[in-house]
Amino acid sequence: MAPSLVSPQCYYISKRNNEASVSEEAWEKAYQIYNDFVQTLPKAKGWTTQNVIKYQGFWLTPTSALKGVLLVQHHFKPRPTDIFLATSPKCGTTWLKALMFATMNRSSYDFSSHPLLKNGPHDCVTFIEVNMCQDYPIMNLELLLSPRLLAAHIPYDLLPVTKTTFGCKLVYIFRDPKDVLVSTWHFMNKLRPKKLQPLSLGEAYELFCEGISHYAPFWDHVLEYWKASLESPDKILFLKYEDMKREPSVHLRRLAEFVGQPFSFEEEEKGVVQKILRLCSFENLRNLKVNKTGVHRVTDEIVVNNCDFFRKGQTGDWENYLTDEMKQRLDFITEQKLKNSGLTLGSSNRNL
Ligand SMILES: Nc1ncnc2c1ncn2[C@@H]1O[C@H](COP(=O)(O)OS(=O)(=O)O)[C@@H](OP(=O)(O)O)[C@H]1O
Repeated sequence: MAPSLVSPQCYYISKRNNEASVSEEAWEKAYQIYNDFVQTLPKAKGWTTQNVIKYQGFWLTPTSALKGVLLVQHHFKPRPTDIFLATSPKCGTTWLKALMFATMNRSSYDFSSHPLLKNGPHDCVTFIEVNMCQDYPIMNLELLLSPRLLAAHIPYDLLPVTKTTFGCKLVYIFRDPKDVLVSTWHFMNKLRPKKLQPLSLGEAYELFCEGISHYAPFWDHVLEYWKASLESPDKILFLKYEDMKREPSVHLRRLAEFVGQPFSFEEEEKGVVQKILRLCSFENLRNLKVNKTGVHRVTDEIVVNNCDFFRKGQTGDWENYLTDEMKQRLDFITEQKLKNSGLTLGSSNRNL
C-alpha cells in the first residue's frame, strides 16, 4: 500500500506552504515510511538513476517520479477547466507545450515579445508531478488562473480518479517507439550521473523492449490514453508526432478547437496559425538564446540544459541507429501490443 498518512507529501506540502506544522521528527518518520515503501517495490536497472522501481505497473525513478506521482494522487486538486498535456517522455512534449501555451495565450502576447522567446517551453508549462515534489516549485498550481494548462508524464490509470468526473481535457501525443528509443537514449545519457557508466545503445534497446524506461512500459502508457480517447473523444485528443510534422497547421487548428479556442476568420486572415507554428518550430526554438544556453530546473537535484530538449526534431532518425534486426524486433513488439486496438504506427494514412 502506498504511504499516505505521515508521508513525504505532507512534508513537502507543508514546507512549500511555509507551514511549520511538520516537525523534524515527523519528517524523518515520513521519510522512513517512504523509503520502506520503496523497498517493497520491484526494481530494475535505471536510465538516469541506479534503479527504477515499479509502481502500479509502471517504472518510475524513486528520487522524483514516484514521489511526484504519490503527491499528485494524494494532493493534486484538479479543476473541471484544466487542460492536461499528457505524454510519454520524448514523444513531443516540448513542442506540444510551446504550441498550446502560444495558442491558449494568443490574445495576451505579441509575437515580437512573446514569453517563449525568453523562456524555455518547460518553464512555461509545468509538469504537475515534478512541480509538486519540489521544495520551491516554479509555479504555484493553486494560484494559476483557469483554464490551467498543465503537463504530466503520469500514466492514465495513475492519474487521480477524479480525472473523468472532473471533466478535465487531455491532449496526448504518440510517437514511433523506434524514434522514442533513440531520443530517450541520447537524452538520458546526458542526464546520467558521471559515476554511472553511460548506457550503450544495445543496453538501452533491451531495457526499452522489456518495457523498462521512465513511465514505461511505453506501449501500456500509450494504450491507456488511446483507449480512453476512444471512449471520450470530446475529453481526450490523441495526436501523433508524425502527423503533426506532416501537417502542423491541420493539427494546430484541431488543438485550438479542442480547447474551445478555435481560430477566428480574422485570425486566419492575419496568419496567426502560421505565426504560432513559426514561433514553436524546432528551428526557431532551438536557435533562441534561452534554449541554447539556458537551463530547466526539473527538481532541486535535476537540472537540464535546454539545448538537450532540441536534438533533431525529425521522424525516422532511428534509421541512423538501429540495425534491421533491432527494427524488426521492436516493430514486432509494437505490432503485438497494438494489435486489435485500432492504433497504428506512423502518420495516420499509413500503416505499419
Ligand atoms: N519544436 C519542436 N518540433 C518538433 N520536435 C521537437 C520540437 N522540440 C523538441 N522536439 C523533439 O522532441 C523530442 C523530445 O521529446 P519531448 O519534448 O517529449 O522530451 S521530454 O519528454 O520533454 O524530455 C526530441 O526528439 P529527437 O530530436 O528525435 O531526440 C526533440 O528534438
